Amino acid sequence: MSPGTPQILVHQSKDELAEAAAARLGARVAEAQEARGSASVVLTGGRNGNALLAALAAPPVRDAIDWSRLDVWWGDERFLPEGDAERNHTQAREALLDTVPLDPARVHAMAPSDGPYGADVEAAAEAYATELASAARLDPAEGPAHPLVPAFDVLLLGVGPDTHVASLFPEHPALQETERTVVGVHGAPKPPPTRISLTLPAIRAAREVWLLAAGEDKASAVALALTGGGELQAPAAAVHGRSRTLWLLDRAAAAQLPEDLHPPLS
Ligand SMILES: O=C1O[C@H](COP(=O)(O)O)[C@@H](O)[C@H](O)[C@H]1O
Repeated sequence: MSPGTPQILVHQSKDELAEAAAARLGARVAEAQEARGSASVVLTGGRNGNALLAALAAPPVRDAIDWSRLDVWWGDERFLPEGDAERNHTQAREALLDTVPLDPARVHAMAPSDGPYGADVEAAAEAYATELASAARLDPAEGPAHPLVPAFDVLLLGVGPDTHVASLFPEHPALQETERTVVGVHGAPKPPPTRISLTLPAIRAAREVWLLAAGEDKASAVALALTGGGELQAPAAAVHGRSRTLWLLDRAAAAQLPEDLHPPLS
């Protein structure tokens, strides 16, 4: 199976999805730490991403991870003031980050709109690109990676009802970026309109990309992305990992998949 070929797992409910994804992520992080000394994970915002983080905060998964050797990055951020309840960073802190012994130097938040770059979202995006580049290490044994992006172990993505991933929305210019690794997003159709997002080339540098979707409002997006939706029309169809692309769904989100794509319940 080529790494870009999506693997699909369907769980009974959104809670089971969150718990299974958290257990899987804990195992993957532990394996990476064992193999390479440390691990890196890219977080997503949104309901399923936050449910996964809350599940990670509970034992036994929480205790299986060496939090001091984990780098945490974000796939996108809503460009709002520090501490705003709608910031993905604020929500991740509440769900998990403030409850585990992470090394603060390894928590790589995107800048808020009242941070060092003020309201200049382009400058904030560029600063994040610089931070990514300074953490990038090319390992020749690993095959093609991106020279300006760390080889993330797992990059998590929620899938919006319109098929957006990170802050890459259908038909939006940010989706067509081929050079930069991080961009400022203007005029997003989902509030807030100003955001920061990893681009497709940065997302595709991850070893594993996991897409999370639960609920019936995601069913048509999931079906479109997995049954030949074009990359511009369906951003979720455009992402893949270098070694694995995994779709983690609940039954409701998988409901419109054709039978041949619908695996037995996990
Ligand atoms: O705004 C965002 O939404 C998406 C999807 O969120 P969901 O609540 O519909 O699952 C999320 O992946 C993204 O990180 C976030 O900024």
